[in-house]
Order: sequence, then C-alpha cells, then structure tokens
Amino acid sequence: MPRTPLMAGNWKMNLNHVEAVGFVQKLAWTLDDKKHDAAKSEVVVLVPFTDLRSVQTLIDGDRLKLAYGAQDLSAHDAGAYTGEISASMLAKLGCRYVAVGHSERREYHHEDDALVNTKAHLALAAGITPIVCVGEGKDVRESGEHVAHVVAQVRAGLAGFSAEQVAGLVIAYEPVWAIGTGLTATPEDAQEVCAAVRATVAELYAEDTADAVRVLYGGSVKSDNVAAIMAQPDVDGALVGGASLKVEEFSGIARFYDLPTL
Ligand SMILES: O=C[C@H](O)COP(=O)(O)O
Repeated sequence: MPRTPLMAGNWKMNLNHVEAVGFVQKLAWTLDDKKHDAAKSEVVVLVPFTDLRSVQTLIDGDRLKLAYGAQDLSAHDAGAYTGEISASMLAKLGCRYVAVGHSERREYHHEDDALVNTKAHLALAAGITPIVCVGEGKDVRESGEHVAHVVAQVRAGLAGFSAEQVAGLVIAYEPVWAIGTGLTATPEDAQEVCAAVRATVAELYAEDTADAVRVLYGGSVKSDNVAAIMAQPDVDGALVGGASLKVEEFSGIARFYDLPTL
C-alpha cells in the first residue's frame, strides 16, 4: 500500500485563537480554490494548545479537508502536573497528530529520548498519531556522525512499539542546523538520513513496516525548494515551521503532491 504523503505546518508559538480561525479559513479556501486533492496528500496544522478548540470547531464544523493537532503533550496521564496537557485531553479535542521530541523541546526543555518515547506511547494509546522528531545539531553534522546520531534517536524513540504500531507512526527528520536558519539540507542530505531512518525500521521490524512508516523532512522548507526534497524516494512529506505561517507559501508547499509530474 503506498504511503500517503503528509504536509504538516508547525505554527510553534505563533497565532492566537482569533488569528488561527482567520488563517485556517484562508488556508482551506486557498487549497479548495487551487483544487487540492486530499486523496493525494494530507495537510495538517499543529497549533498552540489555546487554538485547538477554535480550530476544531472550524475544521469539523465546516468539514474542511485539513487535519489538526498539537505540538507537544504531557508525559503523564492525569493528575497534579501543573501546566501540562494530557494525551486524552488532546484526543477529546479531536487531534489527529501530535509532535513529540521537536528539537526545540529537546533543547529548551531538556527532553531526552526516553521522555520522547513515553510521550509517543501516550499519544498512540489515546488514538493520536505521534510525529516523532529526530535530527542532529551542527556539531554532529560537522563530525560526520549525523546518520548514527539520528539512527540512535529513532531506535530509542520506537522502543516498545509493535510493528503494527510503527507502521502507523510518522518520523520527522529535522536537522537542527536547518531549522529557521534558511539553510536547507540538500535533497541528497535529506534522502541520506530519511533512507537510514527507514532502514532502521526495517532492521528493527520488517520491510513492510519500513515501507509503511512515513518519514518527513523539516528545516527551512519553502515553496521554491519543496519539489527537489519531496522528489526523494524516502521523503514522504514535510514538517514546515516559518513557511507554514504564510497562507500562500504553505498552500504552495502543501499542494506539491497535486502536481501532475508525480
Ligand atoms: O517543525 C518545524 C521545523 O522546526 C522547521 O522549521 P522551519 O521550517 O522554520 O525551518
């Protein structure tokens, strides 16, 4: 079964709930106007927690062809964890996806692989697909150890999952040095690591599990570089930060798989 590409916009800490409504309306209208084929790729917005209810009401109420999700979740089920948001709370809000282990969480909140794995399990148990983020920093890239670094993150991130569960997961490769910097990995860089991610899944599970899991690339993806990166055989979509905050730009990225050349 072919993998359905996924184009996810990670808004990070941008757009309040009022702005979110206007943005999602414009995005849906633009995709519709340009005849985006939702069967060819899924388009997802990962929004701040405070936007979820408004985005849910809009997307579900108007049956927009967009999915939505969150950018993080708690590593706990429920209880005395001030400020935390649980997987079941996100599921109740209709989230289909949640990012776990984004490099900004790893860096600013000291999240390690074990915590990322716990969060991924909690998300899946609640019926939400985790987008497990992995990627190397500049120093690791310069040392030439980037593939080994990412493979280790993937192994740790997938610990305890069955083959069937892994087949439904999303793994996002985001080289930290390319995030928000304008420095995009070359298509060959992206392919090298995304192929290594898939090979790791094959080694840990089986070829058919590796064929099913979706592997995204993220890091300064724009409408003018998306084509070359998405053309790589092991890249199944994009996790987009800055460019996901501009409707025209993100819809240009999101519509990549509509193009007849594929
Ligand atoms: O989650 C998205 C990534 O951090 C990429 O961000 P960027 O597209 O602004 O480089």
